[in-house]
Amino acid sequence: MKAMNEHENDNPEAAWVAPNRNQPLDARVTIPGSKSLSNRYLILAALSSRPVTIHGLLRSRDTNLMIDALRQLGVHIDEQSKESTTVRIIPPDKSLQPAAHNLRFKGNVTIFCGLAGTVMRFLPALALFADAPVTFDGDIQAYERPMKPLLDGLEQLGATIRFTGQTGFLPFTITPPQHFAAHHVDIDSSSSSQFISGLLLAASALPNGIELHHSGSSLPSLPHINMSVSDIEKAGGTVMTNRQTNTWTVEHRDLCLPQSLTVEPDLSNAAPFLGAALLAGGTVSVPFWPQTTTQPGGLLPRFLSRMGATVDFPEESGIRYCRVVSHGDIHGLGNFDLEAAGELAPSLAALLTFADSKTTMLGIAHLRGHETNRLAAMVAEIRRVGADAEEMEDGIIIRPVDTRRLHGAVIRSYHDHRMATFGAMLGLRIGGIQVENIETTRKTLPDFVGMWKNMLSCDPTNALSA
Ligand SMILES: O=C(O)C1=C[C@@H](OP(=O)(O)O)[C@@H](O)[C@H](O)C1
Ligand SMILES: C=C(OP(=O)(O)O)C(=O)O
Repeated sequence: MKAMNEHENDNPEAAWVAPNRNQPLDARVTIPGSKSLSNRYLILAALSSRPVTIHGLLRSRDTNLMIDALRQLGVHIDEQSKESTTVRIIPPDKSLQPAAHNLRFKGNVTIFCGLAGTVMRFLPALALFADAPVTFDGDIQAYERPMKPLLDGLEQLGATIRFTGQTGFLPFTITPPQHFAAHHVDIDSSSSSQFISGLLLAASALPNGIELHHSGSSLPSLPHINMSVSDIEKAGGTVMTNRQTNTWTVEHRDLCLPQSLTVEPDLSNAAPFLGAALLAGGTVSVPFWPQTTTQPGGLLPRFLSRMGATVDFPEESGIRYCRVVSHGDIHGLGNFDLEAAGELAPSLAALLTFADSKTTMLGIAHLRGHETNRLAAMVAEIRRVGADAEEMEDGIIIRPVDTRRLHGAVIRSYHDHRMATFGAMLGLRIGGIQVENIETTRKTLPDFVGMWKNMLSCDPTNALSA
């Protein structure tokens, strides 16, 4: 069994010294492609009936794991190099398979998911169309991430699941169904939207499609489910959403993504950089900011302006920027419902640690099942620097403290890319911050340290003219 954290290094001596900043920024930061869009396009390309070229693909641990996994399942992927952001996906030719079986992927393989939610929750449904059982494994820390609702859904479709560790968690083996049992599936997706996305993304290939019902009391990250729906439709699929009954109906279709498509920048990964303008003061701009987006990071400009920043979207040479300007004042957000965009929580928490009033972040209980228990992690690390936070059932409270109480510390990153960037953000305002295992940022950013350094170098050629 392969279970390891290949980028992890817990040696505190190797902690990264986070740069402190006492003069305003004036920087332009190009953000690599969206993790969520990249991994959805890869899945949908693998299910398409002709080759697809993806431009601007994120190349980071999570997307490389997806590429490796698809190759194991028999998908051909052409790339110039391991870093290349343009890749061509040649799906298996399903016309060579017996139509009745709808088999297209190679089984008898072990897929390694790392700590990537989009890999461990999107790929299992492809095992329905494999010619033999498929085993899923991941980092030891991934063994704690919820999986059961997705696997319940696959069982309802006729698959058999055998757990080799703890029931309901990685690692497990999926044996594809002899025939597809039903098209009504009922799951509780309140611990992650990715269970619904994972089933929807594969559902067009099911002979009868799917009628997927969510029976839980809450549903996090709705924009990510809408992103899945929109991307399936981009590939020619048909999804009917009924929010009243929490039901998604997907019809059987041969999917076909456009032959060429480009991934938007990762707007959630823009948060530490745009947030830096509020921490250090000054201006930070991110190019290629989309006019409309399905990414929950599209909410970020609104959140930053509620905190007191000035945000606009200037265009230069046909490129649209998100520009954030701040004098360094940060306002608290009071009762702040973040259910739709929980992945922004660590970056927003880093900013709100310095706010002038209290924030109660709500609707984020499911963050306990993210890369780490993020509620506990955020509270522990905010307290570690002398600030004040408290964990609640459904979120966290961050209260203002006298800034003279804040002090340096080694921030723990818990193998969580967003806790590592959270630490870097604290370091801009508090002297003496170090971040343990900064390399964990490679989960979704290939070179966070280099990007952070460049932003702080404030090279005027970097700056967007006002
Ligand atoms: O579908 C996706 O691409 C994602 C969905 C969300 O998961 P949860 O619903 O588990 O929060 C989000 O936090 C994650 O970063 C990416
Ligand atoms: C929750 C996250 O990731 P994952 O896709 O692994 O769930 C995240 O990136 O904040």
